[in-house]
Amino acid sequence: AIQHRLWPEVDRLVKQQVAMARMGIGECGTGWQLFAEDGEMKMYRREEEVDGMVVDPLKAVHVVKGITGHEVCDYFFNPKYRYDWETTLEHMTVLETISDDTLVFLQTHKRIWPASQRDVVFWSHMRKLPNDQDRDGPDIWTVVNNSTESPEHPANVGKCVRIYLTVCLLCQTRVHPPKDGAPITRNNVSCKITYCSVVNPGGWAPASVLRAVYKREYPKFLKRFTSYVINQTKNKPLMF
Ligand SMILES: CCCCCc1ccc(-c2ccc(S(=O)(=O)CCO)cc2)cc1[C@H]1C[C@H]1c1ccccn1
Repeated sequence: AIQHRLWPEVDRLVKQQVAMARMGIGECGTGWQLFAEDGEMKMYRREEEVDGMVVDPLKAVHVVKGITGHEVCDYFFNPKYRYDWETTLEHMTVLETISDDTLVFLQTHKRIWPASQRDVVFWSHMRKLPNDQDRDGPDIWTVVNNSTESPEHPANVGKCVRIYLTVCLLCQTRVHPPKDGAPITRNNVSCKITYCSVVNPGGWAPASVLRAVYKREYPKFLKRFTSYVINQTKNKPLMF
């Protein structure tokens, strides 16, 4: 396949982020605090500051019945669905279509008082990975989003403060075949979703405000996104 200008960075980040996402919380180093739990969803964060700014890494693990990893990643990656599930989004543009699995986005997010409004430019890459733990198991799917520069959209020129992020959505499908050899239905599949993110808020914002925003927005985001995928897929054939 022809390589594009971002390919070396994309390939390096994907390998690094997938390796980290596959590690259990115990292996990810110390300091992870469970800060939200709802049924199968568990959200952890580590309190970290860079230049006095809160950049708390977040790691969420969720198991959702009735959907596959390919479906979850497709609804997360594809721009045509984003306004349906990303509630904090004010505007989204695809700046560049690098390939069918690599896009560059510009997003402005709704202002969260008292902080100023934020925008972000990032490349987004979706990839299927072989399931090296369970050779004949379903493939693993991932989407990695990573901030990048855009000469046409320099940071902090307009009203928005530019944020910087690295996000990894890793999805492992599980099939529980029915006893009687019947065909696989949505009742026989589940998806283990691991969502990792590090968001640097760019300009300064009070640590208390940021941590309150993250505590509120991340659980809401993951629950709303997964419910959206369940609703969009329930009457559609399974996509592995
Ligand atoms: C003073 C607040 C400064 C930060 C505001 C802000 C901006 C972007 C983002 C963000 C941008 C992209 C992604 S994604 O996973 O790549 C999906 C594509 O949209 C995810 C989250 C987050 C937040 C923080 C609200 C917090 C928040 C947390 C989950 C959802 C929405 N908002």
